[in-house]
Amino acid sequence: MTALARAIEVTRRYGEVLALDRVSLDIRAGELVGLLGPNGAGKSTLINLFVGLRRPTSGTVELLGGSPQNPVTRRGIGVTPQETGLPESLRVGEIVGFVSAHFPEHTDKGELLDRFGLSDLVKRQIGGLSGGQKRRLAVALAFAGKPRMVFLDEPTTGLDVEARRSLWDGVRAFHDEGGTVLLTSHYLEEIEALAERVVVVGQGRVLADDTMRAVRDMVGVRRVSFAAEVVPELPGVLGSEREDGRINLVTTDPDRLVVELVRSGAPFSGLEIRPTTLEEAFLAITSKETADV
Ligand SMILES: Nc1ncnc2c1ncn2[C@@H]1O[C@H](COP(=O)(O)OP(=O)(O)OP(=O)(O)O)[C@@H](O)[C@H]1O
Repeated sequence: MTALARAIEVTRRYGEVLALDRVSLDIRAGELVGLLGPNGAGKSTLINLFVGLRRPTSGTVELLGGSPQNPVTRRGIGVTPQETGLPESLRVGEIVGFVSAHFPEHTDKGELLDRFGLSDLVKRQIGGLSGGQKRRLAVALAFAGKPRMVFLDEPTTGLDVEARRSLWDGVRAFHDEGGTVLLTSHYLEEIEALAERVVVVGQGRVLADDTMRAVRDMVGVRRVSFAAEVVPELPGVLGSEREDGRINLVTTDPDRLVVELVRSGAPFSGLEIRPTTLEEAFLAITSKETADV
């Protein structure tokens, strides 16, 4: 399958901040990929590199087989950034016409508005739309130029459940017709509803790149934490680290791990078991730093 967007060993710095650290990623034709990660993980930076808004500090970014800096290449994509500002005095129908006119081919206006639940608002001025309606319009505009690929950065932030579902339907319809999508989200639920492949990013690195099912299984991991000098070999430990005199073990089976810990007879205190966030789970599992436990 052809890669429509490609990052090869891409690093991006903003002064002292290392936003992306040697990221390699291929988005192939027809894929719907979810980019999941906490605030500051580097998701928007990656999207901005793919769509040519920024350049990498090192490494290579390719878009539709060419350079994202080339405006002709960019005609083949649609983008909704995290924040958008649309002219308040234009009507919904007018802005769709205006954006569409920039592309050699465009999606039928009625069909586009219908897809994103905006048909009743065609004559409404943008200034008179609710926040959720504006967001849906901003996302719909990414599809106006019959793109081969769309990039959606946090498309449903601020939307209520119904508006979110309507937007998801629009994205799915595009994908069902063969369109390629890369979207970012903080919400596992959103990625789960749409994407088959999920790329988890944290601290500028790709922590996991797998099917939704595999990532979901990883989310079930727990952190077993206690204070101890030495820890015996224990079963089912996916990752471990030592922090302030405590040992943190990541496992899918905390009950068994605790039973084996007690059985081992090794002294310990302050036992805690808690769920991990997605980022914690992946950072722990992929951490090179296994500490001397
Ligand atoms: N223009 C900039 N100048 C300085 N630092 C920046 C700039 N843009 C991003 N950063 C930093 O780069 C890192 C990655 O930011 P980025 O916006 O890509 O993350 P994100 O995963 O999209 O986060 P969010 O979910 O909050 O949007 C953060 O530490 C951020 O503060």
